[in-house]
Amino acid sequence: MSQKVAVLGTGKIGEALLSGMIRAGWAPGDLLVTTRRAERAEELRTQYGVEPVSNAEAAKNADTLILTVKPQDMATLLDELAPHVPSDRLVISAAAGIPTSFFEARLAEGTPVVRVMPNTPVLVDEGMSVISAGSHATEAHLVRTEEIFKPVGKTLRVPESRQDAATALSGSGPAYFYYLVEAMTDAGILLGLPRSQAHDLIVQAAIGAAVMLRDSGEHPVTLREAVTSPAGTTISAIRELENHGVRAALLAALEAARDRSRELASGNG
Ligand SMILES: NC(=O)C1=CN([C@@H]2O[C@H](COP(=O)(O)OP(=O)(O)OC[C@H]3O[C@@H](n4cnc5c(N)ncnc54)[C@H](OP(=O)(O)O)[C@@H]3O)[C@@H](O)[C@H]2O)C=CC1
Ligand SMILES: O=C(O)[C@@H]1CCC=N1
Repeated sequence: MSQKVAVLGTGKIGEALLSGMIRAGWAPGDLLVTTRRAERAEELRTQYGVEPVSNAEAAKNADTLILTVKPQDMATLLDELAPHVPSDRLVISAAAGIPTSFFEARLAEGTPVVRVMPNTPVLVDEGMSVISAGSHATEAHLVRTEEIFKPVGKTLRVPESRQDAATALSGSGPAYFYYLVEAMTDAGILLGLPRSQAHDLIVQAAIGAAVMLRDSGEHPVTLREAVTSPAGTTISAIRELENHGVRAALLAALEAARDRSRELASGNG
C-alpha cells in the first residue's frame, strides 16, 4: 500500500515542500493538502494535481500529517484535528518554536510527533531540514521523515533542545542572505552601477562564495584571506564592516531570532 502524506495549512513552506515531493517522484494522488481558503485549495489542485481535503479527512486518509500553519494558528488547528487523528499517524510539525510536547499533550496518547525546521531553499532542492524526535517517535518515524525531506536538500538530526538555535540559523538563514544582497545591490547603485548589473554581480559573487564554502573544504577565514590583498580594496571594506559592528549585529540578530522561537513555544507568541 502506498503511503499518503497530507500537508495541513499549505502556505509558503507547505507549498515548497509539496512541490519538492512532486519533483522527487511522489504521485500527486498520494498527496493531500488542506487550506483555509477555497481559492487557495483550487490553486493547489490546478498547479499540482493534488487533492484538497478538510483537516479531518487528511487525518483519516493520510499516514503522515505535515503541519505547516503559523505557530499562532497551531492550537486552533490541533483543536480541530485531534479528535480525528488515530494514534498510528506520524505527525510532523514544521512550525517554529512549538515543542513536540505541545502536540503530544493534545493528540491521542502515543502519537508519534517529529519536529522539523526546514527552509525555503527546499524549492530548489537545496533546503536544510533540522529534525528532532518527540517522545513517541522511533527510528522508523525519523527515517520516514527523512524520506520526505532528503530529496529537497540536506537533513540533520538534533536533540530538540537545539531546535530554537537551528531555527535562528538555517530556518531564518536565507532571509539574512537576501537582506545582505539587497543592501549590497544598493551599494552598487551608490557606486554608479545600474541596478540590474549591481544585482547580477552580487548574486554571482554570492553563488560563487557559497559553492566554495560548500565544496572547497576550506575554513571561511582562509577563503576570506585569499580575497584580501595587502593594502588592497577588500581590507578597506572589512575595516568599515568592523567599524560598524556587523559581526556584533549578527550575533545579536541570531540571538533575537532564537529568543523569538522560544517565545513562540506556547503557540500564542
Ligand atoms: N516561511 C519559511 O521560510 C519557514 C516557515 N516555517 C514555519 O512554517 C509555518 C508556515 O509558515 P509560512 O509558510 O511562512 O506561512 P503561511 O502563512 O504562508 O502558511 C500557513 C498557511 O496555513 C493556512 N492555515 C492556517 N490555519 C489553517 C487551518 N486551520 N487549516 C488549514 N489551513 C490553515 C494559512 O491560510 P491563509 O492563507 O488563509 O492564512 C496559510 O496558507 C510556520 O509555522 C513557520 O514557523 C518553517 C521554516 C521556514
Ligand atoms: O520567520 C519565521 O518565523 C519562520 C520560521 C523560520 C523561517 N521563517
